[in-house]
Amino acid sequence: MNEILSTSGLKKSYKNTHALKDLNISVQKGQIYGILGPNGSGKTTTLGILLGVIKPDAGDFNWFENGSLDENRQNIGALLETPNFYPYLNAVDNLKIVAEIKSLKNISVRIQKVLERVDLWERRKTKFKAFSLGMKQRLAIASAILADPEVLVLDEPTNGLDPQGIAEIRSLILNIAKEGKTIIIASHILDEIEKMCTHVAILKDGSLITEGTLDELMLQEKILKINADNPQKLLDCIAEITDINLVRSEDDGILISVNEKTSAAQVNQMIAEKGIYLNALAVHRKNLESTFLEIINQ
Ligand SMILES: Nc1ncnc2c1ncn2[C@@H]1O[C@H](COP(=O)(O)OP(=O)(O)OP(=O)(O)O)[C@@H](O)[C@H]1O
Repeated sequence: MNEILSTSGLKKSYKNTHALKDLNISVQKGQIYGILGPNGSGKTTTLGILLGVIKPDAGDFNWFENGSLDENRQNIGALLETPNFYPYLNAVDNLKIVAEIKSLKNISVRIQKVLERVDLWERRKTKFKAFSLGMKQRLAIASAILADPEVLVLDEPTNGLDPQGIAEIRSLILNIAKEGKTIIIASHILDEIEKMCTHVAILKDGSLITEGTLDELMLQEKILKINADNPQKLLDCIAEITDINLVRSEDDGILISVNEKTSAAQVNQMIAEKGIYLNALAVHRKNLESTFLEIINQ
């Protein structure tokens, strides 16, 4: 079994808002699948539907190639929002309640294992209310993996955390993925998705704009930074060359995009043929942010 999740034509509206319009995605085993989109693009609605909390108006979804959610529930760990643990209970006692709700066996062994996993075993006797936000989030992940699910679904897992907390959650997620688990993670933080995910779906206004591996999304074109003694003349010249697109002007040069197969030497030649000689030309690594901004501005 390789397909962990597929959706087909998922739709959801709230009065006049089309939160989700015809969503089709597919997640394979072992992927860290990022659902990326600006605020209001439909990420939480998508996860809510996949976890059975929100009912879609139309469409279907299929977990583990065997259908409806209920029979698969134990195999999906979820973190949808900052969880409500009991403030006056410690980490172990909070997880005992979760284990009982989920009718799990070998509770003590499981709890020790997950608390060690999220680096909270030393703090197991600390009351939840005394935890930092990062520790609370780690306890939530411990709770989500308590039943040892095949898939972990996370909605904005680093929201509100400081840089150290973000780094801890990121390395925890990457380590869980290394154990062969599949992770689906919604975020509006590009850097987050870029550092963690193997695959990305970009949503805008409830529609899937693009889906693919990080490399596929980032390497469709190459970004170069160029300059000349007269930047204005260079800008005019670029406007005349159809194979070169202007990305933006910066203080120290002009960012252009060209087809991935176009070499820097070819770019130099195209511009020289117009009588302009470059005094700088460097490949500017494209990151997900530039891809994302280009895609959502289309
Ligand atoms: N219960 C609701 N009632 C009315 N409108 C809603 C409701 N839930 C979501 N929406 C609207 O549906 C759209 C998609 O919302 P959703 O929360 O899924 O987006 P999101 O990408 O998760 O955004 P964010 O990053 O802000 O959480 C938004 O326009 C939102 O205002």
